[in-house]
Parts: sequence; C-alpha cells; structure tokens
Amino acid sequence: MTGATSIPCLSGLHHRRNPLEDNPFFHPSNGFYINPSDVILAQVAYDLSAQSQSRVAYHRAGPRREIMYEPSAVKAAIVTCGGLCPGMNTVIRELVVGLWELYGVREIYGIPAGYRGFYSMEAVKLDPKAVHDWHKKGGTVLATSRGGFHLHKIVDAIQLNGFNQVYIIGGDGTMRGAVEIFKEISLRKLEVGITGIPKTVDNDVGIIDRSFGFQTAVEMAQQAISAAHVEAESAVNGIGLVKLMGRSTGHIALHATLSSRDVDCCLIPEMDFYLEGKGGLFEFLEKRLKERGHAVLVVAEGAGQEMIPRNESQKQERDESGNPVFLDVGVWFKSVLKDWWGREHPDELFTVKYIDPTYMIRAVPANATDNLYCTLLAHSAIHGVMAGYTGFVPGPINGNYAYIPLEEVALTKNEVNTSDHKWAWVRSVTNQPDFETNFKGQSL
Ligand SMILES: Nc1ncnc2c1ncn2[C@@H]1O[C@H](COP(=O)(O)OP(=O)(O)O)[C@@H](O)[C@H]1O
Ligand SMILES: O=P(O)(O)OC[C@H]1O[C@](O)(COP(=O)(O)O)[C@@H](O)[C@@H]1O
Ligand SMILES: [Mg+2]
Repeated sequence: MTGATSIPCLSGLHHRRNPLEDNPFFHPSNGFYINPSDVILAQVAYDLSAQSQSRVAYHRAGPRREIMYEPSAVKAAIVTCGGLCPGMNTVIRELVVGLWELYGVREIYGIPAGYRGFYSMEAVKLDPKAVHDWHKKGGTVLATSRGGFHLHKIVDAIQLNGFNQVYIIGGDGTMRGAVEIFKEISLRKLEVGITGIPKTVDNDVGIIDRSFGFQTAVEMAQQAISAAHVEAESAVNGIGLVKLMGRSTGHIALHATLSSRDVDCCLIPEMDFYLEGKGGLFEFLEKRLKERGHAVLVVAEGAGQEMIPRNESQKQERDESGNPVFLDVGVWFKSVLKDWWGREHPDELFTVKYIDPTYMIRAVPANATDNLYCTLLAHSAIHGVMAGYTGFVPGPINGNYAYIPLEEVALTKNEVNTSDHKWAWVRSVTNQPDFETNFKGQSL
C-alpha cells in the first residue's frame, strides 16, 4: 500500500486560481500542474520476491492549479542560518525572483544574520533588481550566524512584522529550530506558511538525495588533494595530509577521495581507526612509503577526535549553537606522524605537508549543477507555500522533487554507511586497512 506522507496545510485561507494561468511564459498545459495524488516514492529499489512491503511516498513538488494566498497579501521573509554553503545566495535570489515573477508577490524581505535577525535587526526589502547577480557570489549576502535562537522572540517578530510566509535556509540545527517555530505558529493559530530549505556543506541532512553546494565543495576539496599529492610525490618519503570539513559525517572526504583517486587512506567520523600495531595506520603507511615513496591521507575534521588529548575546558567547548568545538585533527596527525617516523627511522628523510582548505571549499559560489539545483529547490518551496502547505521541506528524492514533513527531516541524519557498496568502493580504491576487522583480529 502506498499513501502520501501528509504535509500540514493552512486551513484559514481561501482557494484561488493560480496566477501562472495568465503568465505569458508558462502557458500551463496538460500535466503542468501537480495533483495532490501525485507522489514520489522514497525508495525505488525493491525486492520483488519479498511478500508485502510498505511504500513510503511524499507529495510531489511543483505548481498547484489552485493556490491559497492572494499574491498582493503575501509578506515573505527569507533567512539564512548556520555555516556557509555554496549556493545560499542562489536560493535567496531564486526565492525573490520566483515569488516576484511567478506569483506577482511584491513584499519580500531578507532577515539579516540568521535567527537572531528576526528580533534584533531591521528586515531588508528585496526585489529582483537587488538580487540579480547574487548567484555569482559565495556566502550569503543576508549574513548568517549560529545561536540566538529565542523561539518566542522570533515568533513575536514574525507576528509583529506581519510575515505570512517564512523561508528558512539552514542545516540540521536550523531545521530543528524551524520545527519549533512551526509548532509555535500552529499553537498561536497564525496563518503563516513555514518551509525549511536544507543547506549543509556536510551533506548530513537525511531523506533528500544530497544538499545543495555539496558537489561544489567536493570539487574544491579535490584541488586540495591534488596539491597534497604533488607535494607528497615530490618529497622523499612524503605524506600529503588533507583535512576536509565534515563535523560528524565524512561525505566530503569520501566523495573527494573517490573522485580524485590520489588518496591512499580516507578517515571519516563514522569509522574508528587506530595507529599502532598490526593492521594499524602506521603499518599501512610504512608499506605504502616503501612501495611508492609517498602517500596521501585525507581526514574529515570529525574523525579521530576522541584520540586527540584535550583538557577539561576543551572537552566542554561548544559553539553558539551548541555544536561541539573540535580540535584540529590535521595538526595532531602531523605531529604523531613525525614522532612515529622519528622513532622508527631516525636517519631517513620524511616530510608531512599538511593542507587545511577548510573555508575555501564552502566560501565559493555554486557550480552550474548546484546553481540549477538551488533554483529548482527555491521554486519548489514557493509552489508549496503558495499552495498552502506548511511545516515542510522541499527536496530531491531519487531525482524527483518532493515535499517532506519538516520534523521528519529534522530528525533524520545522513551518515556514511560503512557497510555499504560506496564505502567498500573507497576501500577498493585506496586499499586502506579495514580497521574494524583488523582490530577485532588483533584483540582475539
Ligand atoms: N535543537 C535546536 N532547537 C532550536 N534551534 C536550534 C537547535 N539547534 C540549532 N538551532 C539553531 O539553528 C541555527 C543554526 O544551527 P547550527 O547548528 O549552527 O547550523 P546548521 O543549521 O547549519 O546545522 C542557530 O541559530 C541555532 O541556535
Ligand atoms: O562556521 P564555523 O562555525 O567555523 O563551523 C564550521 C563547521 O561548519 C560546517 O562547515 C558546516 O556545518 P553546518 O552545516 O552545521 O553549519 C562544518 O563542516 C564545520 O564543522
Ligand atoms: Mg549542522
């Protein structure tokens, strides 16, 4: 049986004809509008021999024949929260231009500096002219921040300003905040449409295929790996060490490793590893240096954190949003590698070149693929909100755009599955040790 996962709808608004009907550029023909019964299946791979399998489906994103807002009565707010990600400006631009051109909305505002901007700063009026070249800029012109989430102050400000559509662009933390806002708005019985547009360079948001900007970040990460490879190859016993973003998930490291093919070992937060002894990292590197004269090591910033010595205050440190603050795994690695080599081969040359591209991979404008993706996301968000949906996230599922309940997205994390084919592929490309199996074997 298949039924669409329900998305809340605003109940106090009136149905009206979609103004796209009269838009000279669209000429809506058969199949242009999406029906409430059009769904996207969460899963496309099934085992035909299995008896009964429940199928999860989501409403398909896109324009509806009828909308629930009178465009001249819309007052929309757009906010960006959390860390940067390529494409944030494109999403803002396309929200503004889409609301303006597709639906004729004229009251569109940018909230500066993340959630705190709702109650502590003046909203900025936006129109297509103001945002026309934003897709070419990295970062977010609206500015972003961490922390500052005061639910009542935010919802009071939404109410006070008369915003009746709120577009929230952010990562997993932002989505959790958006759920709170949606619930408070429902409690106050306000006719305000809320949508969360998932942004995260880490690609740690679940259900959707991937988050925007991720591919651009992987491309940038590859450049760092290429430089590390050149440095390592040009040295005697050279190690090129690259630290990549990935707070608690190793997607960037994994994808950059797979696409670069220069990497000898990729370490991610989802996988434990160890240094000394049989089957450990040092034994592997020793062999690689002997065979090839160099090695490239890619490490996600959240990997191996529990191995780095830290004092009590470092253990407690959190950023303004409450995320744990990490120590630099790259700096730590460089020093343990040097100690190890000095101990084992005191008379032989050895070099570690550490490359830390951190913000360079996310502070760039989106590439062509991500720009197109951002446009489709923004338009999907607008069509959904104009149709009266609220508390939802637009996003691609198996290549098709769908509306997913906000709470479901906020609760689901996308982690690297180290038991699946993709991770096996990484190991086959790098030939790195299977630390988990080796560790079990060692301790038997
Ligand atoms: N559990 C939560 N409930 C409410 N707001 C949250 C929650 N977690 C994070 N936030 C808020 O969401 C915003 C962004 O969160 P953060 O973790 O910094 O980035 P991201 O959204 O990219 O993961 C911050 O303003 C933060 O205060
Ligand atoms: O921007 P900051 O505060 O230095 O934080 C860096 C963190 O932001 C990220 O780039 C993105 O994280 P979020 O998606 O949670 O904002 C992480 O990879 C990294 O750990
Ligand atoms: Mg986050």
